[in-house]
Amino acid sequence: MGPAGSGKSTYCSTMITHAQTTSRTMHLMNLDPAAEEFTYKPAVDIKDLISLEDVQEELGYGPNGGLIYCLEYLIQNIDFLEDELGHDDDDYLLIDLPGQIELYTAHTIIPQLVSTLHRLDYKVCGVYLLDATFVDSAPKFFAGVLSAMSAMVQLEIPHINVLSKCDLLPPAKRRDIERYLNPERELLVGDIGSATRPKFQALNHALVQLIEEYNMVSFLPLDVADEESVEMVLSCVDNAVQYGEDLEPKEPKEFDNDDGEEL
Ligand SMILES: Nc1nc2c(ncn2[C@@H]2O[C@H](COP(=O)(O)OP(=O)(O)OP(=O)(O)O)[C@@H](O)[C@H]2O)c(=O)[nH]1
Ligand SMILES: [Mg+2]
Repeated sequence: MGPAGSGKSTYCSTMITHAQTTSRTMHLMNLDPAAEEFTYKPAVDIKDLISLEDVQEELGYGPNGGLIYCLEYLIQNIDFLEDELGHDDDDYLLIDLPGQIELYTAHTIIPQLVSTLHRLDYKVCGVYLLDATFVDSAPKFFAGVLSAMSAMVQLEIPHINVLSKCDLLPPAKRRDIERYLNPERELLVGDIGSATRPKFQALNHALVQLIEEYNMVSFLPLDVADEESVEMVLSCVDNAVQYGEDLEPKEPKEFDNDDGEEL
C-alpha cells in the first residue's frame, strides 16, 4: 500500500528478484487495474476480471472513479480471486495495490479483501510505503504517518511502514531521515512545533500522543540497491506473518523412490 508513485510495484519486483536469489518462490497479485507494465508476470491479475479502459469507456467514469469501480467489482466477484489462488501451503503472495489514497482511508474494499484472504487461511501483513524523498520535514512526516495510520486502523493486521527510495537520498538527507526512523517524542514535538505556528501547539501534542499510542513512529528504510536493506524489510514481514513456521521440511526429490517412499 501507499500513495501514488511511492514505490509499491518496485517493492514487489524487488522482493521477487531477491527471493529468486534465495531459491524462494513469491507470486505477484496485481490489483491495480491501471498497471500496464510488469517486471514479473502476475500470477493473479485483476485485469483478467475487469479492465479499467472498458469501465471508463462503457460507464463514463474518470480514472479514479473507474479504479474504485474495478475494485468494488472484484469484491462482488470474489470467486475470481478464490479460483485464481493456488492452494500450496507456502504460497507467498505480494499484492500490489493502486495508489489512490482514498482506498486506504474511506473504502471498505481492502478490509474485505483481507477478510477473504483470512478465510482462505492466508496470513496477511500490510506494508505501507512512503517516499523517503518527500518525507524531509516534520509536517510531511506527520502527513505520511497519519495516512499510514489510517490504513493500519482500518485493516487491523500486522503493519509495517517502509521509507522507500532511500537510494535516492544524498548522504546528508539520509542522516536527516534517520532522525525519523525511530524518533523520540521530544524530537517529534520539537520539530513539528518549530515548523508550525504556536496556535497549533495543542493539536501537535495531541497528534504526537496519537502516533505514540498506536506505536506508529517506526519506519524501515528501504534501499532497493542494497541487498541487506531488502533482506531486513523482508525478514520483518516474514516475522509479522510468521512465514516458514508452519512449513514442513521438504525432502529433495532424488531421495524418493518411484512409489514416493523415502529412501
Ligand atoms: N531509485 C529508485 N526509484 C524508485 C524506487 N521505487 C520506485 N522508484 C521509481 O519511482 C517511480 C514509481 O515507482 P512505482 O514502483 O511504479 O510506484 P507505485 O507506488 O507502484 O506507483 P503507482 O502504482 O502509480 O501508485 C518509478 O519511476 C520507479 O522506477 C526506489 O526504491 N529507488
Ligand atoms: Mg504501481
